[in-house]
Amino acid sequence: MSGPLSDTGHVLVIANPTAGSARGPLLAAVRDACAAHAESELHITTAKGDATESVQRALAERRPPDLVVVVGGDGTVREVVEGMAGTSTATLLVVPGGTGNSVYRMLWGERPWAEAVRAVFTGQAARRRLDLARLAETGATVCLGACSGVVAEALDYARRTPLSGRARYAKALADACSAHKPYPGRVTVDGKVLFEGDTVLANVGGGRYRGGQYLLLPLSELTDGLLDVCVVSGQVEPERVPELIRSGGHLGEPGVYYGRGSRIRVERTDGETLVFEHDGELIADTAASMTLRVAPGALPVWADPAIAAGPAW
Ligand SMILES: Nc1ncnc2c1ncn2[C@@H]1O[C@H](COP(=O)(O)OP(=O)(O)OP(=O)(O)O)[C@@H](O)[C@H]1O
Repeated sequence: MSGPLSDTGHVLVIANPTAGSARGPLLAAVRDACAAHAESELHITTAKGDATESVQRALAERRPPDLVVVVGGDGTVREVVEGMAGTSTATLLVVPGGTGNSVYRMLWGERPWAEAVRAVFTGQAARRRLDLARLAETGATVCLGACSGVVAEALDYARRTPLSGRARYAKALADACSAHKPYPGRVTVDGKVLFEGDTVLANVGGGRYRGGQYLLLPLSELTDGLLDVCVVSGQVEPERVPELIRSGGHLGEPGVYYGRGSRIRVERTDGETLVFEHDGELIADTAASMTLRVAPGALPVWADPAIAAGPAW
């Protein structure tokens, strides 16, 4: 555990009011919870990309924040992380205000957000340097993880379902799995081929959970300086995928491959473009291959000490 955030600390709360569950009362409650301990400023985003610019601007000020609190889902967290990456003056606290909220679950499990805020201000939280990744083809910072195949395809189905919360992704993944045709692919870890053949998905991270509920990378350590990758091959019936990955039980299945390394390349081998997402956002201009490189310990974050093992700093 690390010491509490100083009483004289300065907090920037950045909230996306369009994220799945970031309604007005939540935003006000988070601001008030922070203001009870430190000088706090609330910035409500006005458009996609605003969170990155706002945090960069705040960090460049004469009195930058010590704590950046993001209220939103995984896409908003990624935008804030993009603005913070490479700085070490502020630490990030995530408050779940989105749909899947996988980054929050990765750092705090199922604890209510108010407990997380209290833990930071009372010295009960752990400050960790989280590993991130960079996507070589776009230069983007990846926080939660990236996935090809059926998980990326599910994002399109999610847009069309009226459900909210995790149920939205559960329905979207089930629909995507029923329609899925495995693609010819290859996954390379630090220059060595982990798998080549028909592929249902190749997930790289980062975060253990996707869609807030699928334990795709159960072995991932958040601060080990490496990326994990899991490939579900076409040997696994796509319709079985949601049930298998919900519990992490896919790891024992024939046709599932798991690796760990610094540089992971996910390819489609028939020349077609790869369907690919990271942090819950589909990439529009994908090539036939996407490469992730680890950025070890690139982001200072607050986390539950029991969840994010690793050296305090
Ligand atoms: N004010 C805004 N207006 C419109 N879009 C915004 C605004 N602020 C942020 N965004 C965009 O909203 C998108 C969705 O937000 P986010 O991913 O946080 O929520 P979600 O999809 O409900 O949650 P999750 O990713 O956890 O499932 C992000 O890509 C972000 O860039």
